[in-house]
Amino acid sequence: MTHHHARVLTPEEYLFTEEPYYEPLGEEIAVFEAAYRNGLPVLLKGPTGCGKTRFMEHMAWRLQLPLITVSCHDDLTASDLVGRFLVRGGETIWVDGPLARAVRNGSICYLDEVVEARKDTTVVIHPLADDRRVLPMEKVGELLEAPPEFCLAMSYNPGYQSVLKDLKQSTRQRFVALEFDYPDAALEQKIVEKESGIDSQMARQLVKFARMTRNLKGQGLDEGASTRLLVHAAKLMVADVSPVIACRSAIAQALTDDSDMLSAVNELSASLF
Ligand SMILES: Nc1ncnc2c1ncn2[C@@H]1O[C@H](COP(=O)(O)OP(=O)(O)OP(=O)(O)O)[C@@H](O)[C@H]1O
Repeated sequence: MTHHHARVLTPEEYLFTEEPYYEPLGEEIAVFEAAYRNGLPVLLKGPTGCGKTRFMEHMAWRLQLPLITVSCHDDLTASDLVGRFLVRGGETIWVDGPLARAVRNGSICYLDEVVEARKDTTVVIHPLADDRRVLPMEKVGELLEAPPEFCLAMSYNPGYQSVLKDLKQSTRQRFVALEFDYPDAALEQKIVEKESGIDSQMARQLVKFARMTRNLKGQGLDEGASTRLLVHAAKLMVADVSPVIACRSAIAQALTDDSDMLSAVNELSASLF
């Protein structure tokens, strides 16, 4: 196994003691550090499975800050982030949400897929995401001031945007934006090898396959195979699953339910393996 770091469990806080493996795509590490030193929040833009979460884990390790990840969904309310009163043993107590905890402790709060969250959640982010750096906790009548260590980051997949689910200008214009995409072929091959332990020949073929599926984007596929899916297929292959079956299970079936698209994608992998 090449996994030498723990995965962040929502919304648990995690301090990385070992370096999470991350291959930079460009200047994102330096830009993130500069934004962090200036108290500026960061927006990670890019398709699914291209390394955004891994980048955050790596930055948390670099800055030696605990990371709190919140996977946003359409039921996520402001209270889920800020906190709420709970009754425990007949007593009413206040329990901080993950965002309040991150602000109090000076951690990184990473809001994954933030467009999925309800509109009222973005309202609580705004005062934290500009130079006030405060979290209004209306229910307890408290205004939490963020210490310099606190860092706000969120991710966003521009490919899925629609009129209903798009970041408001007033939100996005508060963030330093970093663009992520699938790495070039040589780098992606290296990542697949490191993450799975597969040999370079097979890794090269997998990357070729991924790039073929990415060309089908918009022609029946919503999205091509991500780096994540290549790593999955490679892990199956290392565990002695045949390449064609590995590609079918880890990649083709993960991409689509459409039977015509499935046979097209399976034909591509059969031509390579
Ligand atoms: N630059 C990279 N360095 C190291 N590993 C990477 C890199 N990019 C992708 N990976 C691999 O791809 C997997 C998926 O990446 P990650 O979980 O960071 O995706 P993501 O962009 O956060 O996706 P989502 O938006 O769906 O959450 C990682 O677990 C890792 O194995």
